[in-house]
Amino acid sequence: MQAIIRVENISWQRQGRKILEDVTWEVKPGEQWAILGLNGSGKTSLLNIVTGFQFPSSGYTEVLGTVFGKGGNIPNLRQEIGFVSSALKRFEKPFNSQTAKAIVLTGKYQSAQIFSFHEITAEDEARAEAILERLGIGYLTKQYYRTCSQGEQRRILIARALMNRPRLLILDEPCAGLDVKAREEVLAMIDRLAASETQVLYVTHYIEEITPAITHLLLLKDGSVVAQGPKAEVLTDENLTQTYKLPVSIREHQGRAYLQIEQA
Ligand SMILES: Nc1ncnc2c1ncn2[C@@H]1O[C@H](COP(=O)(O)OP(=O)(O)OP(=O)(O)O)[C@@H](O)[C@H]1O
Repeated sequence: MQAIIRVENISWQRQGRKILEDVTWEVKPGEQWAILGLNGSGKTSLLNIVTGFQFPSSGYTEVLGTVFGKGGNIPNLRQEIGFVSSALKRFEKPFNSQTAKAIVLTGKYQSAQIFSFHEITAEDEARAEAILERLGIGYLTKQYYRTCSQGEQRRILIARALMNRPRLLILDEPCAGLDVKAREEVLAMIDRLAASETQVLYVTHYIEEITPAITHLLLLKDGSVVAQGPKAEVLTDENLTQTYKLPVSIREHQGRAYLQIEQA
């Protein structure tokens, strides 16, 4: 079976510093992964490699059947990946003056807006509306982005990332900066997507954001893998203490894990 992501022994160095060191990791179809690590642990660097924005100094990378550096077409691959990250902040200004539906439509071309040379069919319009409905934000269809709450804006960006029927949806800290209620609304949406047919890769600092539909975890520390595999095996006090460089223990409540800081 073709892997969704396969990286073997990848390392990435910058200015003599190892940012990623000997990372080997495989995501199989149907596995829902989260990557967890502190600031600077290498999460975004790994995503940049997986999406072809950065080439590793060494190692093998294969994503959705595209082998990097072997004539694999990376722009085509990117069309198959939905991406929500802080990089979308650069689109905030043009997004502000568009409705939720118009923003979802921009997902077709992964652009900031629809230009005259873009083709938008009646089917695309219906699809954009259907995605918003399916995600429970149909009420925002005609609402301007700037008037939406931050939680609603994040959910619109996730809807946009689904426009192209991606084979992989990457969510890089999609809850950053949200209050507790907005975060829970975004997480509930992601959990429903991950529990359905959508292949999700979720990146975060916080174990509290690992919802029941996430099945596998990759823990990173200083560019190296602390542990990886099925959630139940990886989510241990010892692994998290290493990952967070702090003595911690895990509490579980209704299928979610919560972090407790222990006295050193
Ligand atoms: N282009 C670059 N040149 C030099 N150093 C870099 C570059 N990109 C990232 N780094 C360094 O690599 C380390 C890992 O950064 P990265 O952004 O991957 O971490 P992260 O886990 O995503 O952090 P955060 O949670 O804060 O987003 C950091 O120390 C960062 O300074």
